[in-house]
Order: sequence, then structure tokens, then C-alpha cells
Amino acid sequence: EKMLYPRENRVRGVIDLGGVWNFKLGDEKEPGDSLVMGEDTELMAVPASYNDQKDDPKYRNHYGWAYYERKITVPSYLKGQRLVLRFDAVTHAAKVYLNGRFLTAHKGGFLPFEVDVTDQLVPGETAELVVAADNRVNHSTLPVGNEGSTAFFGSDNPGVPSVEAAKVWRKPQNLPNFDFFNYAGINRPVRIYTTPAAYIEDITLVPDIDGDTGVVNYEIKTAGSVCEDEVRIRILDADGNEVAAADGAGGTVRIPDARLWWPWPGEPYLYTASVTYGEDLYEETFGIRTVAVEGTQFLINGKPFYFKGFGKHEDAAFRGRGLDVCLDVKDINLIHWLNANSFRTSHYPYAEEMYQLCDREGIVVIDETPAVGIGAGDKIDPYKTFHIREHHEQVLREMIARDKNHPCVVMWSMGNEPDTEHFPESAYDYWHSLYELTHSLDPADRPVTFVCCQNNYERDLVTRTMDVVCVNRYYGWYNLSGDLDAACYALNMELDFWEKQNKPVMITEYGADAVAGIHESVPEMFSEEFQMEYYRRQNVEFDKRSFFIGEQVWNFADFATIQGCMRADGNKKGLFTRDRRPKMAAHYFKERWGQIPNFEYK
Ligand SMILES: CCCCCC[C@@H]1NC[C@@H](O)[C@H](O)[C@H]1C(=O)O
Repeated sequence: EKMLYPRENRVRGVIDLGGVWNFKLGDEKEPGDSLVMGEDTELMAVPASYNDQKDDPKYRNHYGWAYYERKITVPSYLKGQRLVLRFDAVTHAAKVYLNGRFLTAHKGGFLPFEVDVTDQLVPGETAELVVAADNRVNHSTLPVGNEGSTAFFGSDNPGVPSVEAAKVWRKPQNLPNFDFFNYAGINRPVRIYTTPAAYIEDITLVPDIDGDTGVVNYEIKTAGSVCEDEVRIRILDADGNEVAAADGAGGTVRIPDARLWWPWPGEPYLYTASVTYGEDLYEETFGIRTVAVEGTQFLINGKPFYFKGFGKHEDAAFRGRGLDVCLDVKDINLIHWLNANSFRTSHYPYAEEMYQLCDREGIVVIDETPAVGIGAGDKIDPYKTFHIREHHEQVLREMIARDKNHPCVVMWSMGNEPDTEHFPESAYDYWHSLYELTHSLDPADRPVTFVCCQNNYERDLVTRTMDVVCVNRYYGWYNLSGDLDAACYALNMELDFWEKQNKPVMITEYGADAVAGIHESVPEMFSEEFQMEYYRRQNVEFDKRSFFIGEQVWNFADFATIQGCMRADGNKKGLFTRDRRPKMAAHYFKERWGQIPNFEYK
């Protein structure tokens, strides 16, 4: 799986195709082998979701295909170069056409795909690019959409004849089985990048530490015309000085007195692997650090790490799930402001630009697939009835191929909150074989987990078999609502259960909706005071458990969801509002996390 991020240098060029494209909504009919856009189109900015760019219920609630179009011209001086068209993400499925002819397709809305267009795109000539994007979710997509019932936390009165009749009568629509708005379209950049005819296809860097020496096991895949030249790899330090070098497409380089990659406020030192092959050059940054689970500890560079952070979303006004590097920079600075050190890419792989920022800023990342919403109550075994396994394996391959060299990625999450309690053996069969596949796909063999929803932990056979037990728990919110004494009693009973499993345990979601501005001296649900008290009370209990290695709150910021009677203008569990204003709980965590070190806390 080649997944190198497009980088320009002395031999490679990048043409960004962002800007205002022509757009029109389609229907459920899948485009065929040829497609031209025609007239009567509308404006659409790329990259960004299409849903909020026009105040039109047809944009907000679309169900099916949508079409984007623009002209592209590659300058004639690029004749002889290899030309690649790369989409960083088209949500949820894409079909791409050049000059009316089908070019490529991709399923999955959060990972890149590319196609060599050297023969189709003649330098100096203008071509028409059309992209069709399908936003439908169902029992064969990740994330999963419900079929015929309600969306996540939707309300219903099943069995009422008029309600049941209306469910049949209504127009087909998305019923997301997930708690984030089903933003769709060309959400991330589209680029043409060029390479020489003989080129570097992929680079794999697996760092290790041997005393004071950094050891990098590397593998370089090349392609294109046969080229006598050897592959050469040079390791440059942060000042650009060569500290090691080797010839050959695979092997080991040793870096004496290596500077390690440490989470912020430690030094996240980055090296550059400068690889040449014939005329081609590609430079990949990386870090020297190790990750391991030992007993109930999560070790980074051999020291026990404590996760302080959150689940996030790619979510903002106007652009929906579209890439926004300004917001990413702001969020990184707010993560530092909070004295946090990590986040999970809930519930899908994020844009590559965010991992690059985390490498540079020393933010630790749990990288998660879009496998969210796998469950349909206690009547249907999703592992027998959903058609997701092949696609789930595809997204794991693509995510690991894309993110494998990032020092910030320390663990893979195979998915979020699947049902593991109603059909425990079937769930175990599904997830254990996927766990083994995930380990085998990662050249660096990082820890593997999945994130477990509030469930009957005594029936769940999967969570206890993960490298790290990651639980989402809402004691005092979705159960024992408002009663923090009972919540702490229940929490401790479950922690007593986990103590016996001799695994590191972290909470990957806990939280309470707080509408910014609602204040009460006696803290009650939806007030800022309750959100803060909810955390304060449970953190006291976590601090008593030595096997408990991290707290990631839900969520970093308020975010958009489908409308429903459980959501007043989206999910309000953010420490920050959607436009990044801190609630009381943000100030509380800044204070708490300022006193918790990254290492040796437990
Ligand atoms: C019945 C317990 C289910 C709790 C599920 C809690 C949910 N976890 C996944 C997140 O995407 C949701 O936003 C979160 C919530 O609703 O705020």
C-alpha cells in the first residue's frame, strides 16, 4: 500500500487543486462508466464538507451521490514526469472521471487514494475532472448506518401503526449509528504530484533504541523503469547534518548519541530520512522512540506513561469535517494550554496534517479506524448480518500504511463501541482475528486495542484480551444520572473487576453535556458546575488505582450531530465550545493536568 504524503522538493512537484469547484447534488443512482457534469451547477469550496456551505435542507440532509467538477491543466514543462492524482479523503465513497471517462473508485471516507494519470493527463492540455461522492451509511459501511429504525440515540414509539406507516412512507435517509454529523464530500485536499519515471514508492522506518544509539530498520520500495542506481538513505539531524547513511533498499542504520522523541513538554526530536533512487528524492521525518506494554504499564522509551487528553472530532462551522489547518494549530496550542499530552482520533483516521503537527509538538495519538456503530440491539448479531469485515480489514491496511512512520502514533484502535455483550463469542471471533491482523500489519508492531462502550464487562470477552483496556464509561450521566455518589460506587465496583485482569486500563471516554453559560450553585446536569464536579469526583477514584494509566475525556470540544431529542444543537460534552471557548471544566483540567507528570505517575 503506497501512501507517501505528497511533498515538493528539487525533483518532485505538487499542484494543489483546492478552491471553488462546480457542484450539484445527485440521487441514489450510481454513476456509470462515463460522466460529464453539464451546466446548472452551484459553488462548492474544496476541501470542505458540502452540507453547511449552503443553507438548503437538500444540502444538510442529502442522501446519495453528489458531483464536483473542475478543469485541470498541467504545464507542458512537466512532460516526461510521472503524474499522480491523489485524494486525501472523499467521504464516504468516490468515483473519479477524467474527460468523461471512469478513472478510479474508492470506498471509505477518511483515508487517501491515488491514481497514476501519466497517460491520461497530457501536459499542456486542459482536462475535465469530475468526482462523484456517495454519503450513504448502512450495514455495509464504516461508519455504520442503521436500516429502518432510528439514528444513534434517536427516539421512537415502535409499534404505533401511524409511526410504523410513516417510517415506510418517508423518503430514504441516513440513520447514522454514530454521534457525529454525517458530513460528506471532498473533505480533504486533492493534489497532483509529480515524480521522475523511476521513483520511490514507499518508505518504512522502524525505530529502536540500543543504549545511547538509535537503531532504524528501514525498507524502501521503488518502482518505474529499471534503474541501475542503488537506493541510498541518509539520516539528517534537526540541523540538517548527516548522522548516518546506507545503501540498499532495506537494512539498518545506527545513530550514535541519538536524541529521542519525547512527548511534550519533553523534546519531540525529529530526524529526516533522506532517500534517493535514480533522480528521485523523498524526505520523511521520523522520531526515535519505543512503545511497549509491560504488566499494567504503558511504556514510552521504557518509562511508564500516563495519558492526559481526550477524544476529539474533525468538526467546525461552515467546513463541517473539512480539513482546517488553522483550527488544527489552534487545537494543538489549546492541548498545550491544558497541560494535556494525547488524544484519540475518534472515530476515524484524521487528516495527515494533524499527525505531522503531533510529531512536531510531541502529542501522543491513539489512531482509530472509522469502525463505529457496529451493533443493532440484542436481536441481531452484527457479526453475522453486517457486511463490514472485508472493508474493516481494508481500512486497517490503509490506516497503518498511511500512518506507520509517525512517532506520535503509539497505539491502534480497531474501532469504537461495538456490541460485545449480546453475542460475546461471535464478537470475540470477529475482534480477536482482527487484533492479530492489526499486529501483523504494523512493521513496528505497536500495541493494539479497541474502545469498549458502557456494557456488561463480565459478559464481554473482547475488551480483556486487548493490549490496553480502553473503556468508555458514563456513570452519573447515561446511568445513575446526576447521582455522583452512586456513580463512584458503581465505578469502583467495575474497577475492582479490572484490577483482577492484570492489564493496563485507561478511560477513553467519560463526560457530561454542559451548555456553556448554564451555572448552578447546586451542580445539576447540563450546568458547567456539574461537568466539572462529574470529573473531579471520578478522578479521585482513578487516582487510587495503580493499573489505571490514563484519562481521556469526552470530548475536547462541542461538535455537531444529527438532530434528535437527546441533542440540543449537537453534543455539548466539550471542555471547549465548538468555537473553542473554555468551560469551567477546561480550567479544572488545566490545573489538574499541570500537576500530573507524563511519566512515573503510576
Ligand atoms: C448507553 C451508553 C452509551 C454511551 C455512548 C457515549 C458516546 N460514545 C461515543 C461518542 O461518539 C458519543 O458522542 C458519546 C456520547 O453519547 O456522548
